Amino acid sequence: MEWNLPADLASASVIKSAKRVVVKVGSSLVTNEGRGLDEQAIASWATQIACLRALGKEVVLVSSGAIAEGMKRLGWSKRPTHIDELQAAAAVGQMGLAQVYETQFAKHQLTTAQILLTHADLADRARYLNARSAMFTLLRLGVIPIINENDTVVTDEIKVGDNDTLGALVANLIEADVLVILTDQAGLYTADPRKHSDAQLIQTAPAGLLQLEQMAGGAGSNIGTGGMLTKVLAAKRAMKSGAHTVIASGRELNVLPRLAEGERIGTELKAQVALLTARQQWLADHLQLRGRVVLDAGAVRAVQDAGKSVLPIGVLRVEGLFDRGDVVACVDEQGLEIARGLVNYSSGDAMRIARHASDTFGDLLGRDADEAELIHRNNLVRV
Ligand SMILES: Nc1ncnc2c1ncn2[C@@H]1O[C@H](COP(=O)(O)OP(=O)(O)O)[C@@H](O)[C@H]1O
Ligand SMILES: N[C@@H](CCC(=O)OP(=O)(O)O)C(=O)O
Repeated sequence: MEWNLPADLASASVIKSAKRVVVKVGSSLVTNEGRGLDEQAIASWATQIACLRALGKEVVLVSSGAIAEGMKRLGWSKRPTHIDELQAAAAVGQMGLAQVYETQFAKHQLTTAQILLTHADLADRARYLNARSAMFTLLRLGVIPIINENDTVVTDEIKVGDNDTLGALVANLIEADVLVILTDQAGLYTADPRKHSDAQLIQTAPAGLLQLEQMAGGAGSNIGTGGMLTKVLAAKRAMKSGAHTVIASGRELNVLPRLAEGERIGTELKAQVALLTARQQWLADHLQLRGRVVLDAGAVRAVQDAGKSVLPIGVLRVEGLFDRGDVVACVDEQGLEIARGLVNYSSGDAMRIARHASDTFGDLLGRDADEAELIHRNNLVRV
């Protein structure tokens, strides 16, 4: 693919001025392409992160590798397909990850904390706020939080699925300035360099540019999950809270301190200004929704163009089972999601009041109904 955007390389890397950084390292790096935990590499990242701390930056590490390391420890050469075996491998491998990180960071007098998150932890507002305050407390105490998905308790339907996405969710959660994704390539290329020897490295681009998604392919090895596409999408997600993303090689010597000194390494995907408030970001970061409401054309215009609330009168259909306070998608008649938000009514009540004006809600529901809106505009985010 052609790449014509000029690289603006005169300015310092976005990490130089960053106060809070999320660093994500991928499975193939951590586990030496599946051969077993690469203690030397992990030791080097611990030294580099200690360096960032010494420069006054707060660092959260998102580390993959539990499944790959678990497979190694269990003597499995092929990634299992059964979910219970993947869960078992993750449980075995996570022990190794925690052990090696703790040992390596201790050499720099840094205390580590293990946080295993699930999508449900981030989707529930109270648990989300708990995770956020626990993480802020750990950072205040000078601890390095090390995060992974809690693969042992998640199934296909409810998992985040890849740690690039998890890294972006964490960046949004703690309002990080930069998400650094360390991988086995020098950055994002115009095509998968494993398949196209003439692919060019992209040095800088605006995060969220559609063209980037077209360049990014899947994982090139059978160790990693997601490949470049999940990284590009993670940058798009992180930009919603104003975080920039850097994709660089974890094998590049002293990559983190050099970036922190301002050197431009790898691919920098720049966020513009923060696009969403913290609450809207939490809504936007829901990966699974409890239901959908289908809006008529007038309601679509009111929500999309004027940022208005969703009123039951504009709802054509209610799909799924949800309770008051759940997050649902608002779709147009073609099924395209235009917004999502927290509902004031359960799916049963919403079905009863759909297509009706608010002064009839009392009669329809057989009780006083306080809210005229199905979703108030303050609890709504356009997507
Ligand atoms: N446009 C691209 N630029 C760079 N790498 C790409 C691209 N498209 C696909 N890839 C593949 O993505 C892989 C990195 O993703 P992945 O294997 O999931 O790593 P990680 O374990 O670090 O998340 C690379 O090894 C490469 O083969
Ligand atoms: N949670 C999984 C990580 C899955 C994943 O995203 O891997 P990768 O693409 O290598 O970062 C594990 O620890 O094995």
